[in-house]
Amino acid sequence: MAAPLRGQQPPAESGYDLWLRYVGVEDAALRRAYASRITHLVVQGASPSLRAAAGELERGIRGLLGAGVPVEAEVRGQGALVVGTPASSAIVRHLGWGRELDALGPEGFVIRSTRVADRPVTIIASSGDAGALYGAFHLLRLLQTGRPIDTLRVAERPRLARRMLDHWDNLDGTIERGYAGASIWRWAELPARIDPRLVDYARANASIGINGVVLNNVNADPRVLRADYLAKVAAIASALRPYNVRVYLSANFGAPLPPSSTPDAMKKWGGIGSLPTADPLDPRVARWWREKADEIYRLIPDFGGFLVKASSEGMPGPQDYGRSHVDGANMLAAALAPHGGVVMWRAFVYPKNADPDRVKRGYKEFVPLDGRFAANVFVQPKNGPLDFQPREPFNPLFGAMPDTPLMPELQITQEYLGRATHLVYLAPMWKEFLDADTHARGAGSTVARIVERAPNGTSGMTGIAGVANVGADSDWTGHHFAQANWYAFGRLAWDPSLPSDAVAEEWARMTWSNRPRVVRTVESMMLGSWEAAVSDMTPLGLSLTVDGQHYDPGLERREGEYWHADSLGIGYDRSSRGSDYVGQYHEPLRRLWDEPATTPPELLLWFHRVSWDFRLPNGRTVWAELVHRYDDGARYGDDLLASWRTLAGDVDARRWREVQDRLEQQRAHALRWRDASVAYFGCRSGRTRCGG
Ligand SMILES: CO[C@H]1[C@H](O)[C@@H](O)[C@H](O)O[C@@H]1C(=O)O
Repeated sequence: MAAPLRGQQPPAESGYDLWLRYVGVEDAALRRAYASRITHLVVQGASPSLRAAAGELERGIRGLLGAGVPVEAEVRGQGALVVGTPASSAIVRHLGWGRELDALGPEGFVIRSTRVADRPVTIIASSGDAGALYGAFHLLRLLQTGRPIDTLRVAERPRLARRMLDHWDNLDGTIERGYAGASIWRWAELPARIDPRLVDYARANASIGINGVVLNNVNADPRVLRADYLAKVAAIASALRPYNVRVYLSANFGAPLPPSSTPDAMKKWGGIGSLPTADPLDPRVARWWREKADEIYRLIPDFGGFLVKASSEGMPGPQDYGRSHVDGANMLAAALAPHGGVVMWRAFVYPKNADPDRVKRGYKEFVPLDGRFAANVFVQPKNGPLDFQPREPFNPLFGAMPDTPLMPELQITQEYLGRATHLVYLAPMWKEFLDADTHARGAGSTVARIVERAPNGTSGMTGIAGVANVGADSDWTGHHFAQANWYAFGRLAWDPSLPSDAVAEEWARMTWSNRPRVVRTVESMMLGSWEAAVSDMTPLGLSLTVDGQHYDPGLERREGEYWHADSLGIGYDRSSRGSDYVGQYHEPLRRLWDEPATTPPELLLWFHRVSWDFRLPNGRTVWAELVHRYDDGARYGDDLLASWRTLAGDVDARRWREVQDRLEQQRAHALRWRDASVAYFGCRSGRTRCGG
């Protein structure tokens, strides 16, 4: 939102502190209650993660309670806050919770009010240092959100093992689909100088449980794998490591090839090697990758692995050599396996020859490969079959590859959702996806359940990824409310069953205020915002209504390709009478979504081409409903502004004004979307005059 910070102390009102603001607890009684429960800190153990936990608790408590608490080696009197693992702490060891902690795993933790030597204490314990760190952030969240801490009995463990943020950052500091300034990595200064900001980035991730980041764009510049860049990557890894965040890289499949002349050509045809081929079945190629992996792990022993966009949108891949995705992924997997690394192989492929209907192609390419990938390969489908549209049905690959670990890819950056201009809270969209019932093994086979359970023989292979919305702007995400999407992604990656309103409430309290009026208002602004955006841009299951920049309306651009609108009707026939995309779903979805009458109105035009007079369950015709939704969506802009105005005195002036500015832009932009869309469809349908 503002100019990038260059190492100076960020102003308190810049939004730099994200949800880790730690402002003083306003309610005096509550503050006293907290202060009596936390009189001193006892962190036993000196690992980097435990030190990070101690540092964060000190900082947080100082801010929240208005005064620091001493750090002691032992429990002294009442109110100790003890942090540790059975290995690091005699106190924790003597509690005898070992078996329970083991069951929660090294990232899980308990927080408990108990007694030690007859003194009331609060214990944060885990079987691993990372879990202790997560426990510290959890306790801080309880304080930040005004929860009682007198009788705590918390036990948490992440439902998914790899909780990933994927950056689409380029080596020149630009970010593909990034709307919050330049890349925070500052490649040019590395490895000599590591921006202190990276520690704050790591803290933010640790506070929500994110434990892996892909540093670079999937449209990968192969040079990131060169020795000079690997030294930079190692420097970043060292800054993130204490916070239990591992680094991963996007690998260009053509990396073993010789360099080519221009940066753009470099991505598509160039490499950093000297081999005449990148054919995955050529032993020289396999050896090249093995040696590359060995080199990486010498520098970064906990390197996570490779994310790969191959044979997709012009990127090189195994299909260039007549090989399959399995051949490509397994070759890389073999190079990483000795070191414990994984491959995340994207399923975002849509070769024209696979099918005339683009949304069918990923499934057709990947389903036949189920069960043939190596045990350390994830296949990574986007949440929907098309491309991060405001709303899509869940990608039918979920539920169709039972023998392959699937790691969904969500998009946190708002490529198709108003960039950093629009307030759109994405948790409800992700929940719709995670809670969607695929019926793969009968009712209740939700996407979340499929993703949470690693297939036989691939133990521990679970995860989820979100394309980051982080940049070097002082508020990180270009819109104060876009921080909520980073936050919500992390929380849902930790526990996909969390409700979106609970996550919004937490975030509102931590980021803005615990005053009930603020919490209520902020939460309600967030909760309706995604449906409003869908109504305003892609109502009733439309898709790709955008211009080439994916921001303004561009209806004429894709007409005919993703939906059809003429005097007879509107939509894309993907029923069994049309492209039969619906056949990629399990029963009963296949049957229900095959008929307009039993398709949810939200997806009607995705699956069907219907007449303008087709009646929806609410009695309106499609034409009337479209106009209604466009109008509703656009009006949300007014509601947001009206709500925000009521908070003028409750929120610091700078953040209030910056949000206000954005909301005004959003409102104007939403009206433009409505007017352009209604005029366009009015003309196509013959309902209104064209060009008027
Ligand atoms: C990284 O490239 C992106 C591209 O910018 C974007 O418009 C689209 O969403 O998908 C591609 C992908 O996901 O690979």
